[in-house]
Amino acid sequence: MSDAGTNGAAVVDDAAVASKAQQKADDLQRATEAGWQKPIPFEYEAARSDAGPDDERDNVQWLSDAVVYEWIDEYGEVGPRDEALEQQLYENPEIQRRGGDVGWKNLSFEVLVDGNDKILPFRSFEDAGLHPAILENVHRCQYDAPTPIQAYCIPAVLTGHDVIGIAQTGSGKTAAFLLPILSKLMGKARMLAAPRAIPGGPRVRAEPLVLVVCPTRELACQIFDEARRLCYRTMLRPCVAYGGAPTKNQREQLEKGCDILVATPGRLMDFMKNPNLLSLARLKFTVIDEADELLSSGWEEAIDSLFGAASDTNVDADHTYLMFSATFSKEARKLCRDYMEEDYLRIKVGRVGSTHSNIKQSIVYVEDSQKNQALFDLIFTNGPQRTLIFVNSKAKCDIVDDFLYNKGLPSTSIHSDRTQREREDALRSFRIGSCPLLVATGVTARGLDVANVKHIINYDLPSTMHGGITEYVHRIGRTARIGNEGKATSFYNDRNEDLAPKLVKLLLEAKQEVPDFLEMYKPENPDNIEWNDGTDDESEAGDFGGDFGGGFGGGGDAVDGAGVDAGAANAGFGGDTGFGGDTGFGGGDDAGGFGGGDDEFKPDGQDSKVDAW
Ligand SMILES: Nc1ncnc2c1ncn2[C@@H]1O[C@H](COP(=O)(O)OP(=O)(O)OP(=O)(O)O)[C@@H](O)[C@H]1O
Repeated sequence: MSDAGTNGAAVVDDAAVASKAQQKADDLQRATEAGWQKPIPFEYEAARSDAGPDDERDNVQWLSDAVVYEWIDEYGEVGPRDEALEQQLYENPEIQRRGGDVGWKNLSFEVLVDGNDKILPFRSFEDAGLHPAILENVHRCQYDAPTPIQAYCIPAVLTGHDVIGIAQTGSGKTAAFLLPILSKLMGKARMLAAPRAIPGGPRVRAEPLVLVVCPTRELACQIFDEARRLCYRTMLRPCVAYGGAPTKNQREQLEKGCDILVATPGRLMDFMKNPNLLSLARLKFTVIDEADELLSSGWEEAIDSLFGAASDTNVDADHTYLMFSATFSKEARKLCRDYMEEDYLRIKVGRVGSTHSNIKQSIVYVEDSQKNQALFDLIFTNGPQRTLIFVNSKAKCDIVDDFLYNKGLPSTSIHSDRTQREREDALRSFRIGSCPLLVATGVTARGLDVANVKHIINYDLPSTMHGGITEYVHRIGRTARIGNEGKATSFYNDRNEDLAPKLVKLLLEAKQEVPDFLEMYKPENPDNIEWNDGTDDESEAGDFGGDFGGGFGGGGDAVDGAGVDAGAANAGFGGDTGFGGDTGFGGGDDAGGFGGGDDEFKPDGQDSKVDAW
């Protein structure tokens, strides 16, 4: 190559670099003028080098190190206030799980309770029979009124029932199980719990009374945060164990004593292998959150061994099992049958009418090659707001994050190939708003509860091979939580045809607009949609059936007044959908189960009722 040629190329290169730099500066200015804060470069190297070898103590603050109320024996039943901790637990935007006036009371819900015993729901936390210290913590969280799942689940657990709780995303299921459990343990914990470590004294073995298992690390931390808030000023000490973070930090927490252990299955199994560290022999309550996901994603064996003969888990009759999800699959049903007492209660909350429209769903046609531009335009049209963008692969997650970042927008991203430090940092930036745009894969985002997520964008719609409509429901459920409003926009093209029929049904059911390009998928009679909910085809149960049953309730009208008896079940849930008197949960045999159709086993005297909320 001649000198002239080399110089010519250099000139062209320089010009290209200059033009790129100018474009970047223009983009940044445009974003700033539109009100977005400056993007913050993420220190990936620093984040990586922070994480030391797995079994060494890491001085970086991990979510598992979050401070809990430190109890000493002299305190009696309720400890003194700690104002600094109160600030952290109830005012810190990183926790931000704030209730407030969520407007549940103005919404109509169908609630179905299935089981041998009647449950009287309560309408205010003051009437729930909660221990005063726990009630005070409810007030500190600013939970003014119970959500429907809480109204039914709390009395059910307080009266000693095993419970399967099914309620839509963002409906307060965590507090629905934590509140009655903690309340029941108050006063008894001293007698039931293992001896505590004395500050500076020898370490103890963790012997929790409560175990909460959930599928993702982020969810485990969220539940742990809720437990920290609800255990404030009590002797009940929560801990969390999850993969990706150094075991040493988590072990040290356990060795201080643990009453409530929130864990992901992998790390839990690791810790269970060390009987000097952890014993489940004192367990009184086991909660499986997001039960269907946990069981459909290869953890069945782990769960089996957790409760099987190999473990020292307390299997006496005084052990209460609670299972929760917004969706329920065949595998989850099997687990229920294996572990639950015969008199378990199944509590299912469906949503009617206006609740659906809390999420404004739009589907727009965008070819793959146009998606970046469409995303950029959409983000600008909507202006600065907390937005969660879903893609279908980890590589795409990085690419879209880079694209937004290079366009001067404050974005970050999360997926399962990131280190746990990176995941925690990304989520923290999203929560506190320094990076209000989060690009995520579906897996990492299940159960995420971040306040004020205004917009969900499905850059990629989930394929039917990977979660399908179930995943769609969970994704859009990250907005409009606990009675708030939100928006979901999905990019659709011919590659998503497999999802189209169910998507259209869902849109119709939720009274959302069906775009012209999806008209052909409309069912013949849109006013009387038939939901193939797995009633007669169990293979479907984890997909749309689970969703519809869990997320959106049946197709009937709301029933006014409480305590409608078994025969009325169809009024709310429809014989073919969800949990009507003719369908529903199978108590005993393999053919039964949720949506068990004709094979349903229904014990004599079973009482089903559908209440309007
Ligand atoms: N009674 C209440 N009043 C107001 N806010 C509440 C109440 N109960 C819970 N919340 C808040 O509602 C939010 C959603 O609760 P939670 O995460 O438990 O929902 P979820 O049903 O488990 O959702 P998902 O199925 O998506 O995991 C949390 O921020 C929580 O603090």
